[in-house]
Amino acid sequence: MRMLLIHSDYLEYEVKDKALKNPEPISEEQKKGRLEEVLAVFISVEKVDETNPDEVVEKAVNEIKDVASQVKAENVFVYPFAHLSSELAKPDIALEVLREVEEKLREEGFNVKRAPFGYYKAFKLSCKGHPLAELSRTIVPSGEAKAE
Ligand SMILES: NCC(=O)N[C@H]1[C@@H](O)[C@H](n2cnc3c(N)ncnc32)O[C@@H]1CO
Repeated sequence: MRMLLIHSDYLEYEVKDKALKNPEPISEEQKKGRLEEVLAVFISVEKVDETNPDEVVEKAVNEIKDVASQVKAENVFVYPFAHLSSELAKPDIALEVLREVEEKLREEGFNVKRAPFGYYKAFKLSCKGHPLAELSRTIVPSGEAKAE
């Protein structure tokens, strides 16, 4: 899994078109979303994650918790983003992983939104620009060497 974490004044998105034949079903309300004072987490779920999705979810949540506490963010935006890796996991696995990351963060007490999966979306982001505002993390299941 590859994550790009951007501490932002706000992140807002608007669904445009389907990017998959069968994107995640969404309500009218989910076609637009916005959070203020947010840790935006752009996530590419990778093929290697398919060997142990539960472990990758746990590691991702721990990394996000760690960054959120450093930047003092209580709002987290989980954003499916297929552009951080050339070895993507299958969509059904990726969606399941992202749903679990969202759920576990909520269980940890964060105010969490997740952008819809399988769509092209317009988005606006206002990065805060402090030294910890732009971070990336690479997560792999244990026992898997990560090719750089
Ligand atoms: N910017 C727009 C976009 O990325 N759209 C992506 C994601 O929403 C989602 N998606 C598919 N596979 C994955 C994956 N392995 N990891 C994360 N998202 C995925 O499906 C869309 C087309 O790839």
